[in-house]
Amino acid sequence: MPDAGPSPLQSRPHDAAAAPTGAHHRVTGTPGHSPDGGDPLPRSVPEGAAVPRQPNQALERILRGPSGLGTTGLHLCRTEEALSPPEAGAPAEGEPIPGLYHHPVPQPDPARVEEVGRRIKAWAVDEVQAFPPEWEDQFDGFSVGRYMVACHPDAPTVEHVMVATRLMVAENAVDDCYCEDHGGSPIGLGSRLLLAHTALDPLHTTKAYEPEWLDSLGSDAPRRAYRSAMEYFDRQATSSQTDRYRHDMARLHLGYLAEAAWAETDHVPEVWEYLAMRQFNNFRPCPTITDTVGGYELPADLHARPAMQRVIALAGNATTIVNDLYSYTKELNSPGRHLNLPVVIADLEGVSDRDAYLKAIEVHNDLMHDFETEAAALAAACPVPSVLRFLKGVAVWVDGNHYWHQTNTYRYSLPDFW
Ligand SMILES: CC(C)=CCC/C(C)=C(\C)COP(=O)(O)OP(=O)(O)O
Ligand SMILES: [Mg+2]
Repeated sequence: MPDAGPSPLQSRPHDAAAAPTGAHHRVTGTPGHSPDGGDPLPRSVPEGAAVPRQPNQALERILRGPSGLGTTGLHLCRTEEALSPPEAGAPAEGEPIPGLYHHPVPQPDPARVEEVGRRIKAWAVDEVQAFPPEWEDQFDGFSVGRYMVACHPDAPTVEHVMVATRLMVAENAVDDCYCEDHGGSPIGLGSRLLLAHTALDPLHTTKAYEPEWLDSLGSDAPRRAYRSAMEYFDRQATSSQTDRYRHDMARLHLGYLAEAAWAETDHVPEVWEYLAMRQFNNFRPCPTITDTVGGYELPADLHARPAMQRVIALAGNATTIVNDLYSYTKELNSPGRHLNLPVVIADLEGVSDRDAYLKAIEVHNDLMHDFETEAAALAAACPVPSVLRFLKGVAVWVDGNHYWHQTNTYRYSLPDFW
């Protein structure tokens, strides 16, 4: 398999481009490579922008990565601050939401983006038949290669990025085909999700019933995609990372079910209830595989610590409210009422659509600040290299997720509120 480009992140000779062989490649703890091996980009705060909080020392450490013998590979590019100027008028296409607290990311390596894009299309079409030909434009417009390369700049090989990319496509196939506007419906969703979940968390049953279950895993695109993506993930991950992922996916499915239950009766939850649902119907399963994709492991006992769980939840919530904000117009234009944070705030708090949207930006910004504060505190309290690298990986995922939403003008456009 030719590997594209001269980037230091490119695949090594052993990079497994082909389908898994059955051999288990476990993580080794080897640090990945930095995109540039250097310090974060210089600070750039546009004139007139709100002055950001000063990161404290521990946070700076997360942003820069740990120091000391053997840690140079843990450095990732992360700009420390940039807020778009709210007074600049309506943002142009592809610009960030004015006033949204975020960190710009360096352009993802184009050669790697292209190679991931090529491999993921081959997987989606040839291995799992993830979408019919008429959805090809939407698949391409999703730009999943750009998304995942931006979110995982420390992945040591293209194949490590592919582990995340297949899961991302599979997760979206389930959301689109079971829950949303590609044939989805709240009716019967519980049954569909549970059966699809067995592609991630296998059924252990008697010999008599097993063949029917195995057949079911090939019976629709979401299950084919889940099953295959999980097989690849399992080959790269340790047992506890696989278990972590299954748990996060169960959380996700629980969130889908609450959203569906409200949709069935056209119920608008309280704002805090909406936020609780969105903590589960959430990007969380994506940043929490950052160590597997980076080729190392955050040990299970460190992952399970309450402080780490809080950091992960805050990061997941911030990334998901980013989606609510960037997908606001798409969801307004979709059939039926699609709940997102601005819609719920407008409905429940009796404010204009614009004020509700601006309030949702504030909620997002508070979540981001809390995430960064808690991550800094945890880094200071537990300066173990795998913890520091994981916190940094989650932070970089948050930034890459924002970048993808901001720049995916095929999928998203901003409301006319400025
Ligand atoms: C990739 C992944 C784990 C997704 C799970 C939940 C999900 C689909 C989102 C957080 C995105 O939200 P939404 O369904 O509103 O997506 P779009 O706005 O349609 O892009
Ligand atoms: Mg959305």
